[in-house]
Amino acid sequence: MTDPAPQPTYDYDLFVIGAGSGGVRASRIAAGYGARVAVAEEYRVGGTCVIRGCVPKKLLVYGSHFAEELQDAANYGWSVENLKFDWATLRDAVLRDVDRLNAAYTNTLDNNKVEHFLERATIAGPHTVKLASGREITAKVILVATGGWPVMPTFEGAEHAISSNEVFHLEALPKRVVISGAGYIAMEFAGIFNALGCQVTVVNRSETILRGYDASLRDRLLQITMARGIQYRFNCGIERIEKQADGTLLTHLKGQSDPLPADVVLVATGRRPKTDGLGLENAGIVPGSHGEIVVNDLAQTACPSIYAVGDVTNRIQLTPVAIREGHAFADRVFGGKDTRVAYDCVPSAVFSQPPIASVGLTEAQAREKLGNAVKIFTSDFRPMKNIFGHRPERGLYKLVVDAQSDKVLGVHLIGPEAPEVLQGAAIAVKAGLTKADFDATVALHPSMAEELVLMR
Ligand SMILES: Cc1cc2nc3c(=O)[nH]c(=O)nc-3n(C[C@H](O)[C@H](O)[C@H](O)COP(=O)(O)OP(=O)(O)OC[C@H]3O[C@@H](n4cnc5c(N)ncnc54)[C@H](O)[C@@H]3O)c2cc1C
Ligand SMILES: NC(=O)c1ccc[n+]([C@@H]2O[C@H](COP(=O)([O-])OP(=O)(O)OC[C@H]3O[C@@H](n4cnc5c(N)ncnc54)[C@H](O)[C@@H]3O)[C@@H](O)[C@H]2O)c1
Repeated sequence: MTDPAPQPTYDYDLFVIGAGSGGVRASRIAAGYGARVAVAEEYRVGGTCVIRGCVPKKLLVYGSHFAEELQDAANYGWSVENLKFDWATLRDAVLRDVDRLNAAYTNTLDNNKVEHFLERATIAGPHTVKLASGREITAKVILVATGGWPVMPTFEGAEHAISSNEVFHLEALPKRVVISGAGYIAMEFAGIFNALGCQVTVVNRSETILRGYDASLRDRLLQITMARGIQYRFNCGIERIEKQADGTLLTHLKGQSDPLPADVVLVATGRRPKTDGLGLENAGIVPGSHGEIVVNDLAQTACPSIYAVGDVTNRIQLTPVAIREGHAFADRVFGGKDTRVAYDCVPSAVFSQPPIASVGLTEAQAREKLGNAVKIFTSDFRPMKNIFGHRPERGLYKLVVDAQSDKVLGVHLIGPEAPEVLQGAAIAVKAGLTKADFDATVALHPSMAEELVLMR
């Protein structure tokens, strides 16, 4: 009898590159199953969402929203005098909260006995990572969860523009902001700066804002934000940015003779998977055309010992998706469970002012799929809050229903607190409930959410 071949020994069972939403979740769940886990993070534990994404952004949305609340306060009998806004106070409070969360995420790793290296890591081979310090570490499995990075333009003077990475650290509140792009980040920061009293111009290459959302909601947002004073330059792009002697910027637009003066130019034209210089070639992994890591249903790359989750795979760039992918990976590879991520019915929201929230098929998508067998129900209403606040702005709720099965295929909302209203409705769509189920539900009055069950 011959001795069995010796099993290779590795420093860790799992080495995760990137301690963001997906990486932290995968690390702690795998460690919970008894795996020996280490993670490398080149910037700050917590990743984009916590450090320079969802969380600080939402706090700025809250902070800027006080402008509207304080304006309305007089109608409710409050006299609020000597109103002042101080950007530095809000900015620093937000950054302190980011520090708190950074510490909380680091504690989570410690409490789960996940070793962390605060340095950049690259792939040196199918089972080997190399830290910036030069140390090489081996692992049975490597998980790439390096997220994405803002795409920055290359026109003359582009170095004077900032991305969402820098926007949380501005020295002072700009008087005039030019925003390039009309996607999530552009529309959220247009809302924040507009509410804080800045003059905002959105420059977009097409006439479409928030591509992918239901057209009626996009139109409503455009209408409301224009009435609130946000200006749009459509079908054009930035040609160059010229820095003036006084430090301000002149934004020259392609084909337009009137450059836009600005104190800040924010570029928000999408994010690219962060794979540059990652050493994928050392494991035989060829990135996709957008730099993404291509994975199969099990999050496995072309190299069987290397997996990838989250934004680096360029599927749905949302925190809850990255978290689910990280969790499912750990369940499958270290927990013996065949957990899968369902990509249908992923709810999403744009924290514009007013916000948009959506789940399932838009009207256009449903018509493309089902032709005429689609029923649309809408409620175009003026929220009580807006009537009392003398605001003409109207909310719009839309249900997209399969005319044959009566199933609600999509729910699309714009109006105050729309994201809070949507999450519950997303459960109904995911569960395959019908319009009759919505109708059979008694309204909760008075609320905006009751419109969901009152559309006939
Ligand atoms: C301004 C903004 C607002 C957003 N708002 C929302 C929102 O409201 N809701 C929502 O769901 N999503 C939002 N997102 C998207 C969300 O932040 C991402 O989808 C999510 O963070 C992706 O998680 P991830 O784990 O894939 O990557 P990340 O969270 O980006 O984590 C990747 C980590 O890897 C690190 N890293 C990269 N390369 C290396 C390397 N070679 N070595 C070591 N470490 C490395 C990075 O520093 C980072 O910490 C927002 C994004 C932005 C930019
Ligand atoms: N509330 C949220 O959930 C939230 C908030 C912010 C960001 N995010 C995530 O982060 C991702 C990145 O956000 P984003 O706003 O940067 O991207 P986006 O994809 O939402 O929008 C990109 C915008 O830039 C424009 N654009 C793209 N390429 C261009 C080019 N070469 N020149 C000029 N314009 C161009 C597009 O037309 C679009 O208007 C989003 O896709 C989203 O998944 C989510």
